[in-house]
Amino acid sequence: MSTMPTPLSQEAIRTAPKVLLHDHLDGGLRPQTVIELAEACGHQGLPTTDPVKLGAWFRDNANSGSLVRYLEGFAHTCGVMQDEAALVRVASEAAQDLAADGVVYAEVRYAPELFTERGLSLEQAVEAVQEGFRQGEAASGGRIRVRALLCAMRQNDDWQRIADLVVRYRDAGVVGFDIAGPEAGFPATRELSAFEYLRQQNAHFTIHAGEAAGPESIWQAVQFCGAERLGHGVRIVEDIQDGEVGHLAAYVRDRRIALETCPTSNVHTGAVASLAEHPIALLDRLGFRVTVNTDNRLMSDVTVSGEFAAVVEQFGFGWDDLRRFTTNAAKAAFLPLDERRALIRDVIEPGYAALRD
Ligand SMILES: O=c1[nH]cnc2c1ncn2[C@@H]1O[C@H](CO)[C@@H](O)[C@H]1O
Ligand SMILES: [Zn+2]
Repeated sequence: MSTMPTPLSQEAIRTAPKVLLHDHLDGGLRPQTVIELAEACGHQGLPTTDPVKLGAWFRDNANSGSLVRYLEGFAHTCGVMQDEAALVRVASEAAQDLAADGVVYAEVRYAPELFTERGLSLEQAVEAVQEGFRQGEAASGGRIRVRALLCAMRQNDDWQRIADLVVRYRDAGVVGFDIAGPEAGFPATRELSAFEYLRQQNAHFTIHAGEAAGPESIWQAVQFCGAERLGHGVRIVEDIQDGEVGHLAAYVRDRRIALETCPTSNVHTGAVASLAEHPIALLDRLGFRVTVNTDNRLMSDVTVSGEFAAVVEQFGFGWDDLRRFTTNAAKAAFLPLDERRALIRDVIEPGYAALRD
């Protein structure tokens, strides 16, 4: 057996097993697929029909410094995701693209209410996406397992209906709930009864918080709603001064509430000023359950291995750090305990044992 260190190239990182907790289905289409689906369904107004230029357009639009502007690009992806065939294709391609990037387990999220503009029911949307994930898993030779999280949009009033769907489809591959969309002005406490219902049903949920709003939003998500994980959560760092951890940050750390950080997206939306100023290394050093995610692979032009490589380059992380982020994600996954243990023992540990600093 070789004891030579494996260089931390993006190509080597791609071969390592990875777990992805925060990835939006409608933020991860292939540019070419957007173009073909727009043509097929008559979606108007794409800025270009050249796939390379379209990819660049999404990235420029995302890199706006504002979450609200960042979210504008989704009109073009949701616009082409309004029939079952499109949803099956997009979900299948997402599973295949993630598998090709070395992701072994992914929770991919989307808001079913955004796919009902042309008459699909919420149930038809969920079932089509599930069908796509199953097809994509099969096409990837079983190298990846994909589960779904259903988002309610913060600015709409469908939270209870989406929470109901999560419970109804819990045995069909839907493992949790989330709220997404504009954080500022739409607090998670707007409809506490949806979260009470989910808790009473023993259902899992994460909440986007600490991205476009500060610790108060995280406090509401954790202490009023009961979030088990935080989408982004990076602004928890505002409750830490000169290494002194405030009561809220201590609670998040002590309860092992996972932070689903998304480094490039966090820069694009202005949640952090630059990658160099991203708090991931500080939070990791302080013992928070940090995970590394994509958020929107199309919008931000990222992959999981690319995000790993970016934080390796910026902060000097090594293989042991990447294994810890991956294990953190596996521990925080909304999977049954036995499946999480098997993922860590049978896939992550042997995968990283072969990769050494
Ligand atoms: O970083 C984010 N913060 C908040 N909302 C987001 C983010 N990325 C995507 N979405 C929103 O989630 C919806 C469902 O997938 C997307 O349509 C988008 O509006
Ligand atoms: Zn997100």
